[in-house]
Amino acid sequence: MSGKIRVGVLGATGMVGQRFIQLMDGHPYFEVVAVGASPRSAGKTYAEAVAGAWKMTTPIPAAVAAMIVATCDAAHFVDCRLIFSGLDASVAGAIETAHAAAGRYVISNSKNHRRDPLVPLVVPTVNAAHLAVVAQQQQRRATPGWIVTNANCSTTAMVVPLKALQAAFGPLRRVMVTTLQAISGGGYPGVPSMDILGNVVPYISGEEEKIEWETGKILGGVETAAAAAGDDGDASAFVHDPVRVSATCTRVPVVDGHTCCVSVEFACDTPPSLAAVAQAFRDYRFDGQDLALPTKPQHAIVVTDDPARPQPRLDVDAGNGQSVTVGRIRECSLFHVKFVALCHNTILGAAGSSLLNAEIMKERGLLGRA
Ligand SMILES: NC(=O)C1=CN([C@@H]2O[C@H](COP(=O)(O)OP(=O)(O)OC[C@H]3O[C@@H](n4cnc5c(N)ncnc54)[C@H](OP(=O)(O)O)[C@@H]3O)[C@@H](O)[C@H]2O)C=CC1
Ligand SMILES: N[C@@H](CC(=O)OP(=O)(O)O)C(=O)O
Repeated sequence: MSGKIRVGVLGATGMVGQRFIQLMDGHPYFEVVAVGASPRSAGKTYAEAVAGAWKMTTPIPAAVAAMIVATCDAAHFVDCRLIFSGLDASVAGAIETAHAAAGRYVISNSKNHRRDPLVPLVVPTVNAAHLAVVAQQQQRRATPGWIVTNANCSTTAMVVPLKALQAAFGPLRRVMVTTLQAISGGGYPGVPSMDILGNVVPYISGEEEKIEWETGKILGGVETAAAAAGDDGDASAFVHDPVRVSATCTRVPVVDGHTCCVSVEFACDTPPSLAAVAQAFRDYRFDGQDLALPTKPQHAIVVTDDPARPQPRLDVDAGNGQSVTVGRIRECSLFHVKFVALCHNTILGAAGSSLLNAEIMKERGLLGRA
């Protein structure tokens, strides 16, 4: 026995699942002991199931390559305490619920449970305090396990700098964002090459609505009164931030890295100077920054002064993919300030957020004993 927490990965063969397998290779807290995917992959070794479709730049870890892929039935994951899910959203909801009901701790990338009033929606470098709500979820739903989700990947790139501004200067009133999203965000094989090469597709189904809604939950607080009142079990544990967000989302011919062009209006009468905004980004420290966590970035936000950056090709791996790079901080003639933010969509935007959330939860005693 390694003494590590035994982990299962659902959707292990997809873009997010592969990133989980890569990031957990040699991880000091977690050991992958089971992998699940669709009936198309079940029964094959992991290496056979991802043959021709492994898109990471490092080899498949040997122990995982030899594992037999299971279907995602909870009965196949009895050895696991923690489940990371990178499941297709068409199936993720019911499967994740079944795993939580079977006593597993589930950390999901999929959209299905993000709006649940008792499920934390957490970007680890923004609102890790929301993770503690899992205790309410267990108690009020009477389930032995729980579900935590991480955010939509473009929301993640935007909300980290927004949190730094909120923390330094108080509430934000309005935000306008245009995204330029990488093809890996659509899973594998994703958008046909005939549609994306030399092109921009100005529509990603459901994406704008997710950014506009998720930002308020992530930047909001935790409702402690509902927990104390012993209410009906479905009252929200979260208080949404009232910031209003308008988003336009596009798909661009980039492999990894979602870029967000963001304009912000503060709620205060006298907005901060551009120098103060840049300093707030540089000084930003998140809840959990002081913990010694294996995949924690040294800086949640990396600020670039180069007027031609951030660029996906140059900046996507900042902080081993767990930082957001912010540049082009300038005045906005309609709102107060505008800037460009970039994050790695399958690391901080997906598997990396799940992993960092799990590391924080382990350090805070929310994963039980190994
Ligand atoms: N890619 C990204 O940047 C981000 C993705 N997400 C979300 O993460 C999730 C995974 O995304 P991604 O990895 O890109 O998607 P992929 O399409 O690359 O992978 C989907 C995974 O789901 C499995 N799957 C599909 N159908 C079933 C089924 N009926 N039963 C069990 N498993 C099934 C697939 O298995 P098989 O290989 O056998 O078909 C595969 O492992 C999605 O919900 C997505 O919205 C969230 C943030 C960012
Ligand atoms: N829709 C995003 C990725 C994604 O799957 O997002 P979500 O997990 O919010 O459905 C993209 O295409 O880049």
